[in-house]
Parts: sequence; C-alpha cells; structure tokens
Amino acid sequence: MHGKIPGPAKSRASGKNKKNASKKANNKAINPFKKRNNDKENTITFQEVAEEDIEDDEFDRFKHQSNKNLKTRANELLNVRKTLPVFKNKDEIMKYINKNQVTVLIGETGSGKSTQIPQFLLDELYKNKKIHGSIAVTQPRRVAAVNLATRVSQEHGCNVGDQVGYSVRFDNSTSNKTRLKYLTDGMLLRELMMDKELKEYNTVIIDEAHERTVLTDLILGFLKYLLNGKRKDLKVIVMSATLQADKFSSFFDNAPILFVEGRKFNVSQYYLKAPCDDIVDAVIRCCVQINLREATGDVLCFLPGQEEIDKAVTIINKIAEEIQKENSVPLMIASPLYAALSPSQQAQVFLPLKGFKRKIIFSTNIAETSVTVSGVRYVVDSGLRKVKVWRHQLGLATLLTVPISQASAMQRSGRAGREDEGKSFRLYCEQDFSKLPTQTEPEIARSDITSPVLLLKKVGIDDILNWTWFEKPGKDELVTGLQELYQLGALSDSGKITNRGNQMALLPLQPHLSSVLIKASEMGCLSQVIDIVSCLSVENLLLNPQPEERDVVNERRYSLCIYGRRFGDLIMLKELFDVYFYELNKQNHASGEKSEWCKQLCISYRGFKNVVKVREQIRLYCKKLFDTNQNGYDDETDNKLKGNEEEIHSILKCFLTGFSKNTAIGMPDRSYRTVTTGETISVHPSSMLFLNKHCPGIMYTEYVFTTKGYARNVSRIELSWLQEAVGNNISAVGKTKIL
Ligand SMILES: Nc1ncnc2c1ncn2[C@@H]1O[C@H](COP(=O)(O)OP(=O)(O)OP(=O)(O)O)[C@@H](O)[C@H]1O
Repeated sequence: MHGKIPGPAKSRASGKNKKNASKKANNKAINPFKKRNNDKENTITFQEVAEEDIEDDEFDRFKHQSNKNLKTRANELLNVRKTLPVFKNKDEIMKYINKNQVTVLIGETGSGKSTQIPQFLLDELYKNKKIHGSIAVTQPRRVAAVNLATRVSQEHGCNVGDQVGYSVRFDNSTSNKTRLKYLTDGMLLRELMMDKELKEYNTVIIDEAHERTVLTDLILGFLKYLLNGKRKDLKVIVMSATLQADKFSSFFDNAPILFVEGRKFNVSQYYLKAPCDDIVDAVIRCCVQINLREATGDVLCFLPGQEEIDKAVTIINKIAEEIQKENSVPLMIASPLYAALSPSQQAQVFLPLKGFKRKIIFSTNIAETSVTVSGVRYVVDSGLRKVKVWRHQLGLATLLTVPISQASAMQRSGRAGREDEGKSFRLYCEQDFSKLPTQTEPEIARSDITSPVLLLKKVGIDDILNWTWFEKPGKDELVTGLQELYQLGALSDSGKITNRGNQMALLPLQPHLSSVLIKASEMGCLSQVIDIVSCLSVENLLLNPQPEERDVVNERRYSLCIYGRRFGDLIMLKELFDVYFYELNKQNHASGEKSEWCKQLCISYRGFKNVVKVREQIRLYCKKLFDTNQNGYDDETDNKLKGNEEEIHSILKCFLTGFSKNTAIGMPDRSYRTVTTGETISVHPSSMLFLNKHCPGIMYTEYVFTTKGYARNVSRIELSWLQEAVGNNISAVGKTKIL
C-alpha cells in the first residue's frame, strides 16, 4: 500500500520544468573567476586571527525567552508552518501513521518532515491522554538535533528543554516535561543500553535515514528486533529525502511508503565552466562575488574539512573590511561549522547578525541535512567531503577527501531554499555532476565495527552474525571486530561480554580508548590519562604550521616539552595541556594571552577549550564507573605530570593496552616494522620523535599513507612491554605475532 500526496504546483522542478531549470542554469552558468571586481590577490594571505571567546550565555539567552514572547513567536511561525507541504497534508499523513506500525515517509528537502511530523504526533499525545510515553526523533548529527529542537520549541511556544528538548553527547537539554526529544542516533543507542525495550517512547522517528550512518543502521536493526518481540505497540517512522524507500520498506516487512511532494522554494543551480585547481581559493572568490553582485542573504559554503574551513574563515575575515569600504557592500562575517566545535560554538552560526553584514558560513557536511540556517539564500558547494576509511586488515583508519554523491549535492543545495528562493553555486562542471555516484555508500561498508559489536553484546545479542542487520557487514569484518574486543578484554572465551566490556560500553569513547582508561584506573594514573585521552578526542588540536614557520614552531614545542622529547607525542600532549590548564586557564589569564600562547605553538585555542569540556565529561563518567579514591584520581590536587620515569612508563603502558596493534619494532637499519603485518613504517615529521635517536619500539595512534606509510602521534615503548601486552594475545588472536 503506497500513498502519494501531491504538492503545490509551483514548487516542483520535475520533467519539463526540470529541463527548463537546467537550461536556465546553463545559460546563467557563473564563472566567478573570469572577471575580478577586486584584485585582492595580494591581500589574500594565510594568517591566523585571534579566536574570540564564545559566551555560552549568549546562546542560553537566545534559547530562553519569556512566555509572552514565546506565544507571539509561535503564532508568527504558525503562518510559516502552514505553507509547508507536510503541514498542508497533515490529515492524510496522520491517517497513514495512525493506521500502521511502521511508515516510511519520503519528502523533498524543506518540505517540513523533521519539524512538522513530530509536532503532529505531539498534538496527538496531548489530545489522547491514553497515549503514554514520548516521541524520539533521531538525527545523525549533533548540530541538527540542537537546531531542530530549538526551532520546534519556538514553533511549539516553549523553551528548549521544556516540552521539546534535545540530547546529544556531552549536552542534554530535556526535563521531566519533555515529550518530544531530538537526539543523535548515538544517544538513542546509549539509552537502549540502559533500557532494552525503550519503554520511555511510544514513537521513534528515524530522520535522514538515507544518510546510512553505522549508528542509524544499528537503530533500524534494533527497532525491527523490538517490533517483532517485546514492543509490538511501538510506532516507527522512517523519514528520508531521497528515494531509498523500497529498501526501508522491505526491511520492515513491506511497510507502506508515503511520498509527500513539493518543496517550498526553488533553488537555481549554477556550475563552473571549467574546473578549478584550488578549492579554498575558488570558494572565497565565489563568496566575494556573491557579496558584490547578489541581493541580501547569507551564504553557506561546504568545504571538505576543518583545515580548509579554518583557512577560508581567516581569509574572509582578513579581506572583508577592505571589500566593504571599496564597494559599499555588506561586511562579510565568516564563521566555521564542523564537528570538532563545541555545541555553543556551533550555535554561534545560527545567531542573527546586527547591522549591514552578510554571514558567510564555512561548513563540513554536518550542515548538509536537517539543518536550516535562517537567512541563508546562497549555497557554495566544493563538491568534496572527507571520509574516514577503515582498513579492516590493518585495524587502522585513513582520512580521504572524496567527491560527494548526487544525493549529497541535492541536500547541500536544499539549504538555500528554506525561507525563500535560493541559488546554489557548484564549484565543478555540470558534466561532472552526472558522473557522481547517485547515493553515498553506507558507512558500515567502510567503518570500524568494533564499537557496534560491543554495543550489541552489551544489550545481550550474542549471535552477532545472524542479528537483524539492516546491512550486514562482511563476515571477515565481524570476526575481526570480535577478535579485537576479545583482545581488549571486553569478551570472554565464550564470547560473552565481561565486566570490563560492560565498563567499556558505558564510556562515551571508542573501545580501545575506553580500555586505556580502565587500565589507567587500575594503575593509579587515571587523571593523567584522562587529560591525554581528552586531547585525543578533539580533532585537529595540533595544527600544521605553515612551511616557513615549521622549524620555529617545532623548536618551541621541543623546548617546552622536556619529557615529550624523550617519550613522544602522548606525553607532549600532557605537557602542553598542563601549561594550558594549570598555568593559563586555572590562573585566569586573559583569553588573548591564552590564544597567543596557542598561536605561538600552532595549537587550536578553540580545540583546547573543547579539551577542557570533554575532560570534565570523561571525569564524570569515570567517577561513576570507577572507585576514584583508589586510583590517583583527585579533583583537588594538582595532576600535572611529575615527570618521573615510573609515572611516564605507567601512562604509556596503559595506552599500549588499547593500541597494541598500532606498534612497530625498531630494526638494526633504524627503520621500523609494524607488529601486525611486518610493513615498514616511518615516524611522521610532525612527531616529537622524528629527530629522536632510534627507539626499541614505537606505538602510534594514527597511520597515514602518502608516498609511504607514516606513524603519527608516536610514543617510545620498550619491547618488554610489548611482549607483556601482545604476548597474551598471540594465542588468543592467532594472528598477531611479534616479528
Ligand atoms: N531554524 C530555522 N530557522 C528558520 N526556518 C526554519 C528553521 N527550521 C526550519 N525552518 C523552516 O521550516 C522548513 C521545513 O524544515 P524541515 O527541517 O522540517 O524540513 P525537512 O523536510 O525535514 O527538510 P530536510 O530533509 O532538508 O531537513 C524549512 O524549509 C524552513 O522554511
């Protein structure tokens, strides 16, 4: 039984209209680089700007308003809601949802799926007092969960955290009043670990299911398992913008598919005439051109990763004033948006600007789905994204920049047509668009599945191979995941989860990092290890110095980190953290001073602020899990590195429990050979140990392959430790052996 709900006539560029739209786009194809209105080449230099302290209060003020304001705002927004295709078809949609246990709902971007459907269900809850429990809406990304909860609480006329709230890792805004909760798929899985039947909810909505993250796939599997078993009363709605409907429908025993046609506003597409060489440069030029030529409206640019984004933010902020003065155009204000920023830093991009300004947001694909940034009329799309590809055989992840799929490109463009007609500038040629894969491949096909397997074990699923996988990983991958967990001590000989495994599953970290913390709690160096793990949990904390600055920066780091010089990068991180936290932060040095210190050492100041927040959270988890009086964990004392060998050896041995696969042995010819495969590996030039005399063995947390294999974030280890850590596993795994 498949339903189709028609949309408003003007809104859909399909068939003939689509052809015309693309013709129009062709005629208008921009060449932002042909005619330069401003020759700013000399002013485009790569300089670091001081990072501002972002006030959490500002976001709080934005979130919490008086009752009267809330009501007025909700009434205003009702007029906007009424124009959305989903709202217009409320009765029809609810008829389907009420009739079926599972509904698959497909609608175009901006049609109102994520904001309206949950509110329809909320209205039903209020109307029908017999319905107990609340509604969960999962999002693949934290920023989307926060953004949607903020918007929907405004539409609903309440503060975030009252009837409508959100729950994301390290941030929870819900209360006992909350009946509608937006949460990341990771958080729902955490809740599942606590309550295997998800009794709190009467409805679970899986939004943006087409993104096919590992966690979304796992939730789909769990829901099917529950629906067939203990929760026959649960309602499930799978929502997606693209046409993968059949796959979702057949997984849920041919659940009905509902198509809601019609997008609110049209977005015109523009392509480059010829490919560009430097993507950051191309994005900047396009933004400048939009600022000079286009009517009001903010700009959302998609770049592959943090490095490119930080570069672009720096450049725009540097040239903006001059461009404004010379051309009487709005002042461009650049803001970054990527996963490594804290929620309050991410929330900054959603705050309105005052005055004659134009917001230029540089984002990774975290703003690609679900997110609406009010005011955005223009999208600039690099057509690229970064993906972590897991190499099952090596047990290592590699970060690659790859072209996006057509589905992603549509989602990105869709961000421009949320409140008005928009324009999307794709920085590649139109013929290249047709060569892109239609869909993004599911994450499970290229990810480490150790974490998902541990989670399944934690909730009591023993037969991993025959579980209700939405997309079953290969048998080899599953076996490798099980072996890895066994090696970490998370599983017993009979494959059951151990006490250690239970503790690992409860920590909000990858299993290998959790096992490092558990070992540290046993060895009495938990505080020190938490500091290092927190640094490792924040992406791009240490930045790459510009080539001309590299030697100076390395020398500064080298002279500051006396133990890091000998023992490597993990100890260096602890020494840097100690200076930042105990000397600068705790003694209330001005933010300018802290930022300058970070700049001198080419460290992300924002990153260190995040490390402090992550550290607080990990400490809380550890306090709950471990007997913290017994293991050198103390809030009050100064937990700086004391620097004696015994202490440093203990710390490194803890890391070896989690990273024993990422080790290499020093050879007489001064090269290193990996323990698992015997391949040659070199210490990366960014490491403290690059210039160091040869070590008996090394342990690394990252592997990169450029012209050859490099170990990054390297520490010195003794071979006897390796025997201790890996020796036991030789018989256990049967694969790992010291060469
Ligand atoms: N934070 C916001 N600020 C302003 N308008 C918003 C906001 N969130 C939603 N809207 C409005 O509501 C519309 C519907 O948004 P919603 O997220 O429900 O759409 P959707 O169908 O889920 O789209 P997508 O799949 O692209 O996320 C938007 O197009 C926009 O007009």
